[in-house]
Amino acid sequence: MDLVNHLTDRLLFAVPKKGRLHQACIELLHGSDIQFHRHSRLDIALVKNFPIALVFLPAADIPTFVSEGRVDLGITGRDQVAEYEVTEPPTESTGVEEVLDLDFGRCKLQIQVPEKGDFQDPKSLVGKNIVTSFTNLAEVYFRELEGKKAGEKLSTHIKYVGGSVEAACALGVADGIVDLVESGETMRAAGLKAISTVLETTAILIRSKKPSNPDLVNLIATRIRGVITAQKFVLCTYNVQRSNLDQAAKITPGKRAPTVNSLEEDGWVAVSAMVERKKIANAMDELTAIGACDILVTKIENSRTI
Ligand SMILES: Nc1ncnc2c1ncn2[C@@H]1O[C@H](COP(=O)(O)OP(=O)(O)OP(=O)(O)O)[C@@H](O)[C@H]1O
Ligand SMILES: O=P(O)(O)OC[C@H]1O[C@H](OP(=O)(O)OP(=O)(O)O)[C@H](O)[C@@H]1O
Repeated sequence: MDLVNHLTDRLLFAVPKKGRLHQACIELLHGSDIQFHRHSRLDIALVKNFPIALVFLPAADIPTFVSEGRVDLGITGRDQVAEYEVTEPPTESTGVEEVLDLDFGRCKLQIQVPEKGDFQDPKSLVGKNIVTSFTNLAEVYFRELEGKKAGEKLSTHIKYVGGSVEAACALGVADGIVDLVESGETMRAAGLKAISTVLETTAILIRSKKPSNPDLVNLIATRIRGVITAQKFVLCTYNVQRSNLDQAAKITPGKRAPTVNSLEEDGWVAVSAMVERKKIANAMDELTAIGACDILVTKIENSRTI
């Protein structure tokens, strides 16, 4: 099939082709019922049920394609957008717009040094060798630390590597590194510790300034938002005495307000409300403490909420 000729009139949607964000993106597309089949080794896949083509690109390259309007929509890390924008600030016609925080790919870009070394705070790294995949953000960070103006030469040496950044200190290439930390396992295994945070990041849905089909962009964003909200919330239902309803409503206020139905039994009501997944265990404890019973928690498959 001549894929390139099938791209005209299709909205282009960039997805990380590998790495930490790839699998979560594939699950998000499936959850949003964006149907596609990716032939092995091809970095383009046509979507069957929408005039969309998915393009699988390195997460670091996605801001470039979206900003220049070559691709309409994309998913990448906020860190990648920040790194790109240091050298390519938005103009009237270029730049990326954040549509949605996707709530996965959460990690921190941190300054790291050998656990038992001479460098204990970021200032001690001024004039030393720093290795990172985020050279622009590292430069901004050390420029501020050195008190240098834009254009002035830095005394800190910042070098680029594309991966396995954590090995740079042990290999004698770096005194410190700037790298992503999620669980901290990689950092600890490499005998490093974090001494400062450059930025915190999550995966985001981004769009170009003038997408080819804005209505379709909005529809896709709505679908993805529905899946993300469904993952973030659970539905909690329970019975409680009407006299305790005010307290119960404070524990489970819902997105707008809890749904309350009267029960056949006098003085009792049935309540249902969306609750953030991370807060549900505490909410159940608190509901039990005020005498709520038959507390049930259900997974939400999909949603449309505002
Ligand atoms: N440990 C992590 N936990 C959560 N998110 C991460 C983690 N590492 C990276 N990310 C996010 O994923 C993005 C892509 O990073 P990753 O290292 O997976 O990309 P890659 O270099 O394309 O892949 P690979 O490392 O497999 O070559 C990062 O910019 C960041 O937003
Ligand atoms: O704090 P942790 O949970 O250990 O995660 C952090 C690691 O994850 C990323 O690398 P990745 O494993 O994706 O490979 P890479 O080093 O080749 O980029 C990042 O660059 C760190 O090395």
